[in-house]
Amino acid sequence: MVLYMVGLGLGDENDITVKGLKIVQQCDLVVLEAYTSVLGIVDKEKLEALYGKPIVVADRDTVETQADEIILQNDKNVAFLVVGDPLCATTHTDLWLRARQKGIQVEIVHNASIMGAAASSGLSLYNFGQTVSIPFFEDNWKPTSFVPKIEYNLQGGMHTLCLLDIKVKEPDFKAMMKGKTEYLPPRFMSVATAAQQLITSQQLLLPDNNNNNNKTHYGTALCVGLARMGQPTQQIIAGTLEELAQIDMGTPLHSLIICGDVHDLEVEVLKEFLVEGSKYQFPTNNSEQ
Ligand SMILES: C[S@@+](CC[C@H](N)C(=O)[O-])C[C@H]1O[C@@H](n2cnc3c(N)ncnc32)[C@H](O)[C@@H]1O
Repeated sequence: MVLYMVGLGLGDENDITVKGLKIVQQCDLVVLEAYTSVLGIVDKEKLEALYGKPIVVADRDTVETQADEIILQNDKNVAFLVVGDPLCATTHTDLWLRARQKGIQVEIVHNASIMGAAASSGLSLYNFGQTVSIPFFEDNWKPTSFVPKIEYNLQGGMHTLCLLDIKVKEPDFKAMMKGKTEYLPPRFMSVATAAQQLITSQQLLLPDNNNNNNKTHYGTALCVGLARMGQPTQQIIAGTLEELAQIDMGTPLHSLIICGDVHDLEVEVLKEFLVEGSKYQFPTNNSEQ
């Protein structure tokens, strides 16, 4: 039997590939992973109508602790649906490994990912460095481990794609103290929050950010906010971190790019997305690609 990891793409239910749809329709069990992304404008019912069969929605707990009973079944063909691409910017390699260890054949059906959609900004995918994740800051917890990675990318002239935190099924500790099991409403980090957290991180970690070596300090870099990529309401806005921290880019999901060295062609496209009245000045003498 086979575990099919099927990418759903970034748009709506129609973004599944023909190959993916045919596989889903012949599978015995269809599981939708619902914690690393949200599918743009589609809901479970629409998917069920399209596939003609019921879907089991799996949260992080199901995938991480109950996969053996629910997903990794030796006697069934299972379609594990992932928004975007099943192996891009997600932790599903672990599921792939566990299936292989149980002797289950795994097949991947790729689809569009935020990692490719980032190119809609005009920035060449060839010029990106390590991708980072930015977690929500809490009152007493402000992790900044993404900062050295951004700085490393910048030193090499590379752009950084920042994926922004998603919190679903977050335990409500106040309710827990009263003996109740309740969850907080889902939270999706916006470009504005990410930009603000990056500014805060710089203040926390880079006290010398007034020196002249701007190349290694992302505070002066051009940044690009991406919202709902692949969907009809997709938005791309470029500006400084301070400018993006003031802009509401609407409903989730959002990502942020910190630009490294920008080449002539990239500049021409980025200018199209620059927020009106931006203080950002493009370099006048761009190097060759
Ligand atoms: C763990 S990654 C999952 C990526 C997904 N498997 C893919 O291949 O695109 C989730 C993060 O990607 C980003 N993201 C996913 N879809 C997006 C979209 N349509 N527009 C903007 N950002 C998106 C968000 O930052 C989100 O928190």
